[in-house]
Amino acid sequence: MSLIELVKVSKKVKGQTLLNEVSLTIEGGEIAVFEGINGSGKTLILKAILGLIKTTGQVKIKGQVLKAGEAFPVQAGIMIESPSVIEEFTAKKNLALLAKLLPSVNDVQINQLLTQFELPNTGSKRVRKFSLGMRQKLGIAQAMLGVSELIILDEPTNALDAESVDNLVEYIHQLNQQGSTFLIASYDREFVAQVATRKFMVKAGQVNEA
Ligand SMILES: Nc1ncnc2c1ncn2[C@@H]1O[C@H](COP(=O)(O)OP(=O)(O)OP(=O)(O)O)[C@@H](O)[C@H]1O
Repeated sequence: MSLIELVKVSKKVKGQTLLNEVSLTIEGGEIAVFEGINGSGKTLILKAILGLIKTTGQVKIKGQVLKAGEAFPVQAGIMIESPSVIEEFTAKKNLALLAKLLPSVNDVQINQLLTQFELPNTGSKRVRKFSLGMRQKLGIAQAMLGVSELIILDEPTNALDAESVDNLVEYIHQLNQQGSTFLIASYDREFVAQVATRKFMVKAGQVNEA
């Protein structure tokens, strides 16, 4: 059974078709990337898969039709649009707070993530004083905390320097080997070439496998 199945998923707003009968399947273990220009519908597809927007058609997770108001059926780590962080906390405190909501996350994993994303040297600095790239790394670390079955990253390389992108690529592969399936929206071709096991082209709300 596929981890994710979309059957003719459409989204219309005020007569405008934003997603147009999107049908696709994604198996567990894949690193599926949605590519496409700005405004093509990449973020909307991620939101539709998570049940964060109302759509027509069906979204199935492990064969179970996603219904409004019901809990998402698998543990998912999510970074969509700007990272949600508490500005007055440090990077470590933000991760520790989130860890309380997840099963079996310990200090070791938090420290490993801080090191992987070069955040330990932010020490006692509060997030409100972080640069754009530092915020982005914290958002990614939050999504990767707990090694969720599904990890969703929207434009993860935004604001990252080349070395940080390399670290991200390495960590995505590491977690994928530990069993995480990734859904990623990105227009960064170099990054996509390094991570994607499947590619989907998004164009004006339509999705085709590339
Ligand atoms: N709530 C909404 N109401 C009306 N239009 C919307 C809404 N959300 C998104 N859109 C429109 O849907 C289209 C697709 O948006 P989406 O955010 O999915 O693009 P994207 O491919 O992720 O773009 P980017 O690369 O810029 O992040 C855009 O034209 C956007 O303006």
